[in-house]
Amino acid sequence: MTSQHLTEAATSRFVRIREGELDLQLHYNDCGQGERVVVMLHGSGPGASGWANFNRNVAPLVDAGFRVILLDCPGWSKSDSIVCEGSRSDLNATALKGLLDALDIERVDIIGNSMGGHSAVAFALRYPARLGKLILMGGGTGGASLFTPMPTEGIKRLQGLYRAPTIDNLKAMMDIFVYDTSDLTEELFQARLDNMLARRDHLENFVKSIEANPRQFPDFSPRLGEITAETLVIWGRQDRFVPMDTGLRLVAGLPNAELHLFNRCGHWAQWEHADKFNRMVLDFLTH
Ligand SMILES: O=C(O)/C=C/C(=O)/C=C/C=C(\O)C(=O)O
Repeated sequence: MTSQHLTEAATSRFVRIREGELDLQLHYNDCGQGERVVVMLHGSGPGASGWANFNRNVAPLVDAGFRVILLDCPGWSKSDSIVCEGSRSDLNATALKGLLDALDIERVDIIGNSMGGHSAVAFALRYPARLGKLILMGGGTGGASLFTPMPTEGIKRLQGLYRAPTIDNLKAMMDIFVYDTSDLTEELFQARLDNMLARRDHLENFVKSIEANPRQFPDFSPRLGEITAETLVIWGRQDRFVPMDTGLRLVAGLPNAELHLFNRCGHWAQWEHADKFNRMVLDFLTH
């Protein structure tokens, strides 16, 4: 498959996983046929999915010969819904392990966005032999910020949107999601709203989850030194969801990490600065 044939519908797949306490149907997109596999893990916003988060980033990797798998985490998009009362980062890591076993894939590189970054770090700690390189973007660990009161304004708007999924609340969240809002079209808002409203069970279960455990994403700082994978940390300087000093904490703790900070960039570096982001990712993965 070349990138010409990359549509959501053409790459859409389902799989049943039974892993640990999880017995779930998961949805994923399977793109390209390379031997080397890159998994992309999306963020935790309402209506997020692998395809919604990474649609600007798949084609360059497929054209460079990678197989790219976009996992919809449990509780998002077309995957089964779930209430998570413990660590959602670990739950997603377990789901990814189940997916890789079901697809008979031994080792992957992971690109994680926000919650996807937290989940990628959980995967690195639990299944180090299954991981090649790690790219963490706007996420990687929970925990406090030195400079920004928690929850951040972005997370407050995100949780408000889960509780009241209206177009106005969606626009209020997206307004501080990116640095430059001029690229946010009515079409994008509508697609995101449709995704959200298609799965009210996901919205309700997310709210139940944060009521049961407000700290869905644990602080992995004390364990970062155990991760030997080569890691590229990418952050938006104006990220109003997960503040950039989280990125500094990551590079302080991860022994093989480097950091790139995009200026004029919010929480979605892979989308706002897609061309440069894609070049950096390819360079990092191939050298
Ligand atoms: O609370 C956290 O640390 C993580 C928050 C997120 O994962 C937010 C992500 C939002 C998106 O990436 C989205 O596409 O909605």
